[in-house]
Amino acid sequence: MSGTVIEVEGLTKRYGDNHAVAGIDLSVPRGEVFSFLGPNGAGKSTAVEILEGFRTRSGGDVSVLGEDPGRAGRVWRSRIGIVWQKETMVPKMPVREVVRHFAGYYPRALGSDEVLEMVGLSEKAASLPDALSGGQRRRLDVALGIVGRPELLFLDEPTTGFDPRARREFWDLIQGLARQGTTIVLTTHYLEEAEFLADRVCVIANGRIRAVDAPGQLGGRASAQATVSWTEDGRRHERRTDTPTRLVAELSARIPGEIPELSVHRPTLEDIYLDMIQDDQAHEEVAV
Ligand SMILES: Nc1ncnc2c1ncn2[C@@H]1O[C@H](COP(=O)(O)OP(=O)(O)OP(=O)(O)O)[C@@H](O)[C@H]1O
Repeated sequence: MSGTVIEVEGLTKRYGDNHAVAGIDLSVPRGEVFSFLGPNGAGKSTAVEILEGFRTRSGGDVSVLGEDPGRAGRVWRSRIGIVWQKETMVPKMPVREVVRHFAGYYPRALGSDEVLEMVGLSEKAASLPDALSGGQRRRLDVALGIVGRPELLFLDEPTTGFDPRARREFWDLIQGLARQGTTIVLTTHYLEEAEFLADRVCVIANGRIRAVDAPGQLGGRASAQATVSWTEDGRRHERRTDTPTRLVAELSARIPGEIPELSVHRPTLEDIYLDMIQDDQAHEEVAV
């Protein structure tokens, strides 16, 4: 199935005088990995919880899987998977039973052993949730998010506490789900996670969208100047240029052998993101 999974127009949410979401428009096609980035308090969770149907909105139009999340029923909910920022409350029973218990809520759930295998928890199938490490507990949350074969999966800071190998395995799992057509909305503070997983990232600050683009294109990143640095005649040199290849060729012609301490640096997603957030904060301060 193709089409648009999430359509948002003019979404707002106020808490008293606080405009937590101040008018956002979004469109997420089926099968996309879409990531929200933004500083603490930017409005990400508020926006996502409105999409999930767990928070009311103050204004705007929202359609998720063809329905208004504020009014959708159980069948709609069974098509959605959620990994919350906080630990999912689970009964005190072995991990395999916990997964089986949650599977019972969905019409076409995966088998519990299959899910545990997918999240790398097979060895802990007989353990109680309390006996899992922080990262393993988080994997159980992920298992509960995907057990219903969701068409749309929300992941709110899913890899907090994962060791580097577990994080990489989790990324592979998410890529696999996306390849099979699952649409994924990821909220993360790990920029390398967004860069690895997301087709598009959406930077939110102060309740407004600052930019939406592919991670490699965000904020003109692809065409941003490179910084070339090297050591010559015992001194460190640094130059910003649109044509780093030409500069390196010139250096190579001038300096015999390897160019000492040569590096070519283009802005990372983090560089671009931090600039964007800083700009935004500066604007807010001027506006106040
Ligand atoms: N239930 C609530 N009542 C009042 N204000 C709230 C409530 N929930 C959130 N807010 C406020 O709305 C704003 C946005 O909060 P939100 O939780 O959406 O941010 P966030 O981008 O998800 O932050 P984080 O990265 O810290 O999770 C903040 O100013 C927050 O204090």
